[in-house]
Amino acid sequence: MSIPTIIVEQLHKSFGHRQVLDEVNFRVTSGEMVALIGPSGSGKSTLMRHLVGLTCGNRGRGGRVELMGREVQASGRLRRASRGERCRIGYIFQQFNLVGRLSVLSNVLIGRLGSMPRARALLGRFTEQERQRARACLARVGLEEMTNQRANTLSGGQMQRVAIARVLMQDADVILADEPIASLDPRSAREVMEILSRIHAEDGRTVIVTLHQVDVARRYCHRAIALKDGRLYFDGAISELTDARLQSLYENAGLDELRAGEALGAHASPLNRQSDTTQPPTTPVMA
Ligand SMILES: Nc1ncnc2c1ncn2[C@@H]1O[C@H](COP(=O)(O)OP(=O)(O)OP(=O)(O)O)[C@@H](O)[C@H]1O
Repeated sequence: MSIPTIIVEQLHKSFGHRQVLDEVNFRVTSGEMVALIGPSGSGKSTLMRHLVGLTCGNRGRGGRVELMGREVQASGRLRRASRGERCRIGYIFQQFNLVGRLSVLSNVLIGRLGSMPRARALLGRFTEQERQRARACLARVGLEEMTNQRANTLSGGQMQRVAIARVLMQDADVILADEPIASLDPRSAREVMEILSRIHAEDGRTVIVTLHQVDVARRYCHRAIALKDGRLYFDGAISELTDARLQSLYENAGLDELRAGEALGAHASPLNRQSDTTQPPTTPVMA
């Protein structure tokens, strides 16, 4: 039986009078790669922030989020996570969140801070073994030649690859990538998606990635969760996401949002690549 890595139940969130998440329910199984899609303002980033406990759902609505067996929040109250628990979740931001004045290698080593002894972490003393591992993580994202370069001299695509190496260094079981390609040119975007897809396939890590480009979601993810006006509009195998459903999902959005992914160009589809850890759902849920 597949064990859910992420459980979201009855999640509601309002900012003032504006309801941003409305009764959101879904489960993600260990080793899935899921695209979180939906028009701008539909609540994708807000939902991602709830998964890691950066934002809390409304009180008194009974909403609940569980990650790898640990309750992150329930009924609008956050549960405090231990350092070890926090390390198991890696977050990738649209704007990379690197320390610009530090070297590429130091930025990757930061991924280790949460799981090393506190005294050593405070002093930033890394062992040779940890440095070697950081270099190996950089090699996986194709940046082994850039270890000593300052992070603020990198291109956007390279910065995002360093951010992925940092998550690898952290050894996170679950990777939440919030619009990781939104600021990148098509080539860099393709490289970043290829790397995320490879990490998912080779390591069996669970990946949730928010995307504006439906074509990219189709190419790299087996399952899509779509939000529309804060409600779960679709949850199912990406092959079930027909053009008619997409049109209805994006009915008030610009065509650009739908078509932007085409700019990434055609190449071998990871949708055809079978990962034995991936179990897309068979029955889509439609709102
Ligand atoms: N801290 C906040 N305070 C008030 N409103 C907020 C806050 N965070 C998000 N919102 C609002 O919640 C709605 C959903 O925002 P969110 O960023 O989750 O959408 P999104 O689907 O990720 O959009 P985009 O694709 O454009 O990033 C928006 O209307 C946004 O203005």
